[in-house]
Amino acid sequence: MVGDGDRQELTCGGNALATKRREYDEDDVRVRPGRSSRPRTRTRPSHSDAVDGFVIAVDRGRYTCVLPDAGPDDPPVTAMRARELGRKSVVVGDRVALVGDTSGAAGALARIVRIAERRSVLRRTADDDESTAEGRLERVVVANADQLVIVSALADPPPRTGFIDRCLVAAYDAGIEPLLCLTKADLAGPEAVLDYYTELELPYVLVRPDSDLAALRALLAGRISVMVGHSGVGKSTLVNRLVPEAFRAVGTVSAIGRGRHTSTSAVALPLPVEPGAAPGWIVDTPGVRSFGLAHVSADSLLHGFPDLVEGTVDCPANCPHTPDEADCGLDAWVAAGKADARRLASYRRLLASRSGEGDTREPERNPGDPLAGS
Ligand SMILES: Nc1nc2c(ncn2[C@@H]2O[C@H](COP(=O)(O)OP(=O)(O)OP(=O)(O)O)[C@@H](O)[C@H]2O)c(=O)[nH]1
Ligand SMILES: [Zn+2]
Repeated sequence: MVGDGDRQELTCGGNALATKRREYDEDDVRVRPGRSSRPRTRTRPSHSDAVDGFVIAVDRGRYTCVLPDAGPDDPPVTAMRARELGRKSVVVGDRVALVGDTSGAAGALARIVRIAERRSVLRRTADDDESTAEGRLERVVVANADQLVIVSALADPPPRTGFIDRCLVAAYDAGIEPLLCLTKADLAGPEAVLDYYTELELPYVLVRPDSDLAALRALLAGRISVMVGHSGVGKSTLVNRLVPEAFRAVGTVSAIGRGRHTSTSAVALPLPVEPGAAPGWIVDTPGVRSFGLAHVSADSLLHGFPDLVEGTVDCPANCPHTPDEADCGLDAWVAAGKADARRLASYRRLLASRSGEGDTREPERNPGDPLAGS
């Protein structure tokens, strides 16, 4: 209990403090060293001289950044994190403030002192990562991406809608737009894949060896696009066609060129700027085999399946939407022809994989995919 005496003392103390502060100001005017100068040295430098940078690669605590006006021939800036960043991670796509030596000269090292607020965050749970003690670690793959380009071949290897569905969930969860990029259209038609996604109005482009890529370039212009795809789908072929050699050097030399393919989860490559168009970036993800979704809730997972969302309105509260939940509304929704049974099966497969029942390293084929097996 605080008595009147105590309260008086408190008020008294407050007044004393206020008086002291006023004296402080006068001290400042008289520039008296000692006590009054101490708070100033504790004040963090505001880094008003900092320059903007865009993180294009991350490797062993070194961040490769480009400055806004840099041309393809300008060397990138290598930076480290400043201590004041604390535990905040810096990832490819981050817009940062740089101080120190931002010349890009050999051996020069700048410091990242601020990270701008992220427009979007693409995450994955690294549940396929045996190198971590935790086994499952949520990782930010890319910051500030606008678009997830899901690269899938129409044949050789056959399309895997399970993988595409997983990517769609990751995109919706990150709040970025998906774009389906169907390669090897010279080998097979897109009908089966497009039929599976009829309800989604999913934007897509078809790519053949002789395509001029104009439609794809238009969709990439002025945006940060992350490319994901299984091995062999033609992702490297596509990136090489979109990004000329000279533009590729920057990120590749700093990150991939050191022969550490698997440890590098992402690298941003600049797209050539068409006359009158805004610049854009492709983020290649050589080390990302799939998107572990353990960090995504069952409800968020459903947002990757907009054709199923309405089917859950009659579900009991906290319905897990699993096949053994007798009252789940999704079975009736599909039985009534409102959605494709393959979509529900795919959703439930992803639900199961989240709780560790699935193996993300297995090719994620859904029944109905070519060569899907039984
Ligand atoms: N028929 C056909 N073949 C293609 C096309 N695009 C790429 N390929 C071939 O498919 C094979 C795999 O292409 P890559 O670009 O290496 O595939 P990737 O997805 O980068 O695979 P990784 O390098 O293993 O990640 C190569 O032999 C390419 O020449 C295409 O549009 N049509
Ligand atoms: Zn349900």
